[in-house]
Amino acid sequence: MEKLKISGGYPLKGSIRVSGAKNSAVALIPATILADSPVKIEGLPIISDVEILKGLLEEIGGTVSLDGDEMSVDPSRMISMPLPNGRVKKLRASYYLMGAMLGRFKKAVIGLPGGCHLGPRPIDQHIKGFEALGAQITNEQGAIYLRADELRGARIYLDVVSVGATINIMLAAVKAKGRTIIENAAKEPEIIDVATLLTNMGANIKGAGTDIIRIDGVEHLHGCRHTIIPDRIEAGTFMILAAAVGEGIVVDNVIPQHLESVTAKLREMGVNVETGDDQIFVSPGSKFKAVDIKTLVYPGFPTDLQQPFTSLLTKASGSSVVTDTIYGARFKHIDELRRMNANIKVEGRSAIINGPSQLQGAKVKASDLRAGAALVVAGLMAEGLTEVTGLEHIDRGYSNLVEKLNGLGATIWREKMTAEEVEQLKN
Ligand SMILES: CC(=O)N[C@H]1[C@@H](OP(=O)(O)OP(=O)(O)OC[C@H]2O[C@@H](n3ccc(=O)[nH]c3=O)[C@H](O)[C@@H]2O)O[C@H](CO)[C@@H](O)[C@@H]1O
Ligand SMILES: C=C(OP(=O)(O)O)C(=O)O
Repeated sequence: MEKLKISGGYPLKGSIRVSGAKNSAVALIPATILADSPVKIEGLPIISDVEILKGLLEEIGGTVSLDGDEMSVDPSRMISMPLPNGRVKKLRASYYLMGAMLGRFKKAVIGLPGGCHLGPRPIDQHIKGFEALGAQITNEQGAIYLRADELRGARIYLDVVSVGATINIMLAAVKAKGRTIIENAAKEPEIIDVATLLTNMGANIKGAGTDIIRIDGVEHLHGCRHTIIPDRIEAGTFMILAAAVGEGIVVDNVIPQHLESVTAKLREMGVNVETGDDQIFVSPGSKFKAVDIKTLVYPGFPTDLQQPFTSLLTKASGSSVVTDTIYGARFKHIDELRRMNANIKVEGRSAIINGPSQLQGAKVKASDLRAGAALVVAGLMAEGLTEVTGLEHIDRGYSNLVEKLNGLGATIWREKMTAEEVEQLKN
C-alpha cells in the first residue's frame, strides 16, 4: 500500500495534459459487449476503473488487449456469465454491464455496484428503464437478475436526471425492437460520447446531449474505432490547482465548452482564465473573492468538482457557500481540510468556508476519489509536508497524477507505507 507525499507551498507553472474521460471510458468499455466484431477505443485514461473493466470483460469471455491508452475488445465469444461478486463491487460503472449484457444476451446477473460513497446512490431509474423495455428484474442477495424474452422499445420518463440511467437505458435499447424515447435524459458530454461510439457501431440514436433521446433499435452492431473525449473533471481539477498554486498554467487537451461553469466561477473569484481551441490558460489574480457554488446537472457546476473547489476557496477572502444538490453528503473531505487548518463547517447540504486560511501540511485520508483530489490540491497549497492515504480512490480516476504534477514543478511522490501505518489506517 502506498501514500502520497506532497511538499507544498511552492508555485507551479507549465503545461499539463488531460487524459481521456473516466466517466466515458467506464461506459464505452461495457458498450463493446454489444458489437459482434472487434472494437478499438483510443485515448483511455490509465486508471484502475479501466483495468477492472478489462478484467470483467475477460471474465465473460472477451478477448481484450490494453496497450497504454488503447484498448481492443473482441466481444464475439462473450457469454452471459453471472457476475454477482468480485470486481463488480470495485467501481460504480459496473452497472453498465446490466444494460449492455441485457441488450446483447437478454439476460444478466450483476452484483450491485461499488464506487465512491457519497450517500445513497440508488439505481431505481435504471431498473425502471429496463422494465419498461420488457425485462423482468429481481434483486437476490445483493445481485440484480435481469431477463427478457424480447426487448421492445418504450417511452421512458426519468424521474431523476441520471447520467448512469440514461446511458444504461441507451445500452439496453440499441438492439431492442422498435423505438425507445428517453425523456428527461441527462445531457452530460459523456452521454454524447457513448452515443457516438454506439452510432459508429451501427446504432440509430438521435438527441444525445439533449433531454430527449430517441433510439431506433437495430439487429446487429459491428466493430469500429473510437477516440474518447478529454476528461472535463480532470481538466477542472487542474484549472482549480492552477488557480490555487499556479504562476500561469496551460491545461491542454480540453473541450473548453465542457468547462464553462468552472471557468465562470473561477473568473467570479478573480482568477484569469483564457480559453483557446483545446487549451485553457489559468493564472491567479492578485486577490481571491469568496463565491457561492451550487452543483447541478450538466451544464451546471459538476458535483465531481465541488470537493477540489472547496480547497481553493480556503484562499478566498470572506465566506463561500458550496451546496451539493446532487449528493447532499459529499463532504467527507471537510474534516480532513480542517486538519489542515481550513475554517469550514457543514450545514445540511452545504459547506461554509470562511477564508482566507493558510493551509498547513498534515496527515490526511482520501475517503473517495474527489476527496482525494481536494486533498492533493490542499497539499500543494499548504505550508510543509502533507501525506495523503486512500490512494486507491485517487487511482480510480486520475491518470499518472504524480508524473503530471511533477511536470509542473510540484514536489510530490508516492511512498510505500510501513506495516504499522497500514495497521493504523484500519482503525
Ligand atoms: C461513473 C459515472 O459516470 N459516475 C458519475 C455519474 O454517477 P451516477 O451515474 O451514479 O450519477 P447519477 O447521475 O445517476 O445520479 C444523480 C442523482 O440521481 C440519483 N439517482 C440516480 C439514479 C437512480 O436510479 N436513482 C436516483 O435517485 C442519485 O442518487 C444522485 O442524487 O454521475 C454523477 C453525477 O454527475 C457523478 O458524480 C459521477 O462521477
Ligand atoms: C463519483 C465519481 O465516480 P463514481 O461514480 O465512479 O464513483 C467521480 O468520478 O467523482
